[in-house]
Amino acid sequence: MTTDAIGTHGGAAAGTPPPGGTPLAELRGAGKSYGAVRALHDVDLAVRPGRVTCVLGDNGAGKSTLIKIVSGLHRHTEGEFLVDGAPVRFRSPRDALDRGIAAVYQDLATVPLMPVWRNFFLGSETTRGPWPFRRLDIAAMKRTADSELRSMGIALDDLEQPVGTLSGGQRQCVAIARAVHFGARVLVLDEPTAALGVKQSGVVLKYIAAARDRGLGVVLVTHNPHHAYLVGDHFSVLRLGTLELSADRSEVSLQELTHHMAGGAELAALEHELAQVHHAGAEGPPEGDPCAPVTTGTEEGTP
Ligand SMILES: Nc1ncnc2c1ncn2[C@@H]1O[C@H](COP(=O)(O)OP(=O)(O)OP(=O)(O)O)[C@@H](O)[C@H]1O
Repeated sequence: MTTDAIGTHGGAAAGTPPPGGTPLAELRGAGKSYGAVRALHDVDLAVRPGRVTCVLGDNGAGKSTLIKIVSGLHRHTEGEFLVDGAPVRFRSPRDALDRGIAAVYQDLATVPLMPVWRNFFLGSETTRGPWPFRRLDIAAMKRTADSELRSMGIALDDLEQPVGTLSGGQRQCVAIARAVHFGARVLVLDEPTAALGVKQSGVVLKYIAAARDRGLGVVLVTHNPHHAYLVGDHFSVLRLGTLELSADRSEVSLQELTHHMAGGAELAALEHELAQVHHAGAEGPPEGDPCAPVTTGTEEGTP
């Protein structure tokens, strides 16, 4: 399967205006400083149900800082963060989860040697029987994990297999299905395709689209404009902590998005400089050129 063949984008059709109403989660002029380092400044972002909001940017652009604010790991130091229209200041990811905001990080919080079904319920195990005879309801957990994974279109041969034996893509999918099952309304995905090949990336993008089609608001953080464009409804490009671009799908082409990601203006300047170097190379080094061959006084015959 190639990513081009996935056809995952089925949310807001190109040309349709963004849906109105109160966003599930929203940043308004938000920012974050770590001591003297201003990692994020004056950022607006709206997460809406049934839409994928992509956050793109180069290394150090502020993507992690943004999703850490949304998922309750860090507190913003400027602007506002609203959930269902009301300002919030989460103290921990637990607070965010309680409001339906779940984050799936690259280093998934799974136990590799535990079976898939056990990982699916990790920290939220189903029990049965009255105290003090309460025990894990293994059969119910297996049944639920199986039906939830299937309803997301994830077919695993054996739920008893250790999660560590799954591919990276499958593990991401299990984590997404898990967040959906436990009531996430907003799914925050940190570079879910970063370590994956084309085929596995396609599988993960398909489940992102499935979560979106279930009505979740998805925040997809990625370096990859091609992946973003396959599923994205809105694109926010960060550059040195500020929003360089915030555009709906109908307002930006893949080519433009790629150009912004690559640092369009900088690339143009570099191209210009390279052209000059090339031109100069043909004519010999210009005066004062640091790359010009070094001549010594001795060679010139001076004492
Ligand atoms: N805990 C921290 N303390 C101080 N500075 C930080 C901290 N976390 C991030 N920064 C700085 O904030 C800026 C934005 O970093 P951030 O990790 O949010 O970027 P990013 O877009 O996620 O980058 P990457 O793709 O490399 O992970 C960087 O200059 C980084 O050095």
